[in-house]
Amino acid sequence: MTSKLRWRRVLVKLSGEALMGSQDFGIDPETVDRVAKEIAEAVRLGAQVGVVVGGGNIFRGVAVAAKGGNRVTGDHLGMLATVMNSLTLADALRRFGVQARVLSAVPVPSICETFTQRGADRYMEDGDVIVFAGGTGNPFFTTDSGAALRAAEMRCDAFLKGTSVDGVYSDDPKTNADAERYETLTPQEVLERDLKVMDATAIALARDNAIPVIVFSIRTPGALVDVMNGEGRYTVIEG
Ligand SMILES: Nc1ncnc2c1ncn2[C@@H]1O[C@H](COP(=O)(O)OP(=O)(O)O)[C@@H](O)[C@H]1O
Ligand SMILES: O=c1ccn([C@@H]2O[C@H](COP(=O)(O)OP(=O)(O)O)[C@@H](O)[C@H]2O)c(=O)[nH]1
Repeated sequence: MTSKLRWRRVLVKLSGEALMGSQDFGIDPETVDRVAKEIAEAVRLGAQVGVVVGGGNIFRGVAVAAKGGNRVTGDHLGMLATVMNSLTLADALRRFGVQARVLSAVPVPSICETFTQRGADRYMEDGDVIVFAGGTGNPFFTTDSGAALRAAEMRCDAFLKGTSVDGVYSDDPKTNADAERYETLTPQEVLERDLKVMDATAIALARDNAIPVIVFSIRTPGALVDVMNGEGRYTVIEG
């Protein structure tokens, strides 16, 4: 059953914080299960799904640099954090009957496969869910940029950014209660207005490859499947 789906092949980006649930750090198993169940439902509806998970619930390179530490080492740790989150999510997906594979941009061959575009494409055609770990594999990048890169490489129809807010606002809604929410924006508007929901590299990559970015709250139960069906609450960045 694929008729209702708005997009067939999608890249779902989950911030590391999305896996924390109500905790201050790390991984909340109940939250991971809920998210995995929603991804499994999207697969049952006929979607081909790639997932990129962040690592901010465990480690961020900039936090190391801010304390005078080595940024590159900090980013290496951040990328390893994304591997931990990816392994956890893939296990949960398997529990919900999905064939999930972790492909890492940072080679850790005794733990998971290393990413290659051709290998990932084959798996996705088979209907497997790919969890892309390790971001871009390079320091000074983010997992949002890694997600935009994978979305382009995998020729995804949309980049679904599941975060803790329900769209893009005129300012950070967590710190400005008067911020106004947008239904649609162009990538140029996001860049010109310096809207900080995603980094500029990620927005520019999605724009240059004509991939729409959908920002929605992964904290809202059922939101992912709603978005896949073109329903629910989200901001579309395209044009
Ligand atoms: N203009 C904006 N619209 C929406 N969210 C924004 C905006 N500016 C900043 N943000 C913040 O960006 C965050 C989303 O980024 P994300 O990468 O998912 O989270 P994090 O980096 O905290 O893991 C939201 O939690 C929100 O607080
Ligand atoms: O291509 C990448 C992706 C991630 N990171 C590191 O991994 C951390 C976690 O990723 P991110 O902050 O994007 O996670 P999220 O905010 O989505 O949880 C970052 O802070 C960086 O230190 C990196 O160095 N290169």
